[in-house]
Amino acid sequence: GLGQLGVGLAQLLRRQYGKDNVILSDIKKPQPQVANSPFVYADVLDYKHLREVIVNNGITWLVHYSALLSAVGEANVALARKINITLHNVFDLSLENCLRLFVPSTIGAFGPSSPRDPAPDLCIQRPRTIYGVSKVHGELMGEYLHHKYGLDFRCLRYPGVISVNTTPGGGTTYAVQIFHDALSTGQHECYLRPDTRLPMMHISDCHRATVEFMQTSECQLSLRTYNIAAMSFTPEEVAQEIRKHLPHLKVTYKTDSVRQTIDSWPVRFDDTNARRDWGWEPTFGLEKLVTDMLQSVRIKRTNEGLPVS
Ligand SMILES: NC(=O)C1=CN([C@@H]2O[C@H](COP(=O)(O)OP(=O)(O)OC[C@H]3O[C@@H](n4cnc5c(N)ncnc54)[C@H](O)[C@@H]3O)[C@@H](O)[C@H]2O)C=CC1
Ligand SMILES: CC(=O)[C@H](N)C(=O)O
Repeated sequence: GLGQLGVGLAQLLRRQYGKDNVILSDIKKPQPQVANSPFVYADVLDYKHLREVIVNNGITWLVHYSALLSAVGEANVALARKINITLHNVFDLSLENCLRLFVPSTIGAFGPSSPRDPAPDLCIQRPRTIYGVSKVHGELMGEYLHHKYGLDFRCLRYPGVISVNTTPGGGTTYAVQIFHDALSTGQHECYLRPDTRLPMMHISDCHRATVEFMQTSECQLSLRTYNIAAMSFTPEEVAQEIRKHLPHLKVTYKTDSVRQTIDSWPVRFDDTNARRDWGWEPTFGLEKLVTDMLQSVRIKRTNEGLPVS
């Protein structure tokens, strides 16, 4: 829970359900701002200890965020396979303890043979990264256990998520780093080609979608795995939008062959089913995202004593 997405989701859930009713867990030490709220050490590979945490704390909902993301996973396939597929622990414990279970998937769960513009919820999925393969495995296992044993499994396929916190794990993180570079050196070296179009989402839309989806009554769900969309852009387009605020921004392109394999990810998501079944609607488009990110990154860098131009 201490990665890019977990802390913010816990904050949103705590506002609705009370601070003590949401427990964050991870294998690393919590940041100071998290340290005053419930936190437990939990390694998802340790079945017995996970069971102890669930039983001792009367857990009812499990949000399973731990994973190795695309680029980090590709750099360490054995570890990605271990962490991302040991999701079985979480499935078994959810069934054993009648938990409801949310596990995110990703645009990376699609591959070169999938329809890309747009990618529907149900289509061919033959991803070519260990990250994508493990996420498809999670989607299918969760749906299987739902149909066979009634597990309340829920899964959203997130686009690349944009927030002030940069995480090194993903193929889409250029779209976070570019804001920091624009506000510091004014120069960004992008590891993707300028025309690589990908679905993206502001973190607040991602958190809100997750909570709204978790709160939807089961009878409204026609699927267990839904695409959610907000916007799609290329590195060149986001740079152009940033230049409306910071005209001096220079972007150079040095393609990284591993990350550029995300060429096979969808260009756009079709999220018609999420909109119809549980009322999903994004609030951030590219223009609003860029304005918000420049403001938030400026505040963060200033507070941390980092250079801001
Ligand atoms: N950030 C994004 O753009 C997207 C994220 N997602 C999914 O959302 C979820 C959360 O993503 P992020 O927060 O961005 O990931 P992240 O890489 O920032 O955080 C993952 C967390 O998992 C923890 N972890 C690693 N091994 C562990 C273990 N053995 N036991 C317990 N915790 C362990 C790490 O310490 C880290 O804090 C992931 O499942 C990811 O696939 C899906 C699509 C987009
Ligand atoms: C889209 C994702 O799942 C993530 N941001 C990544 O690039 O790996």
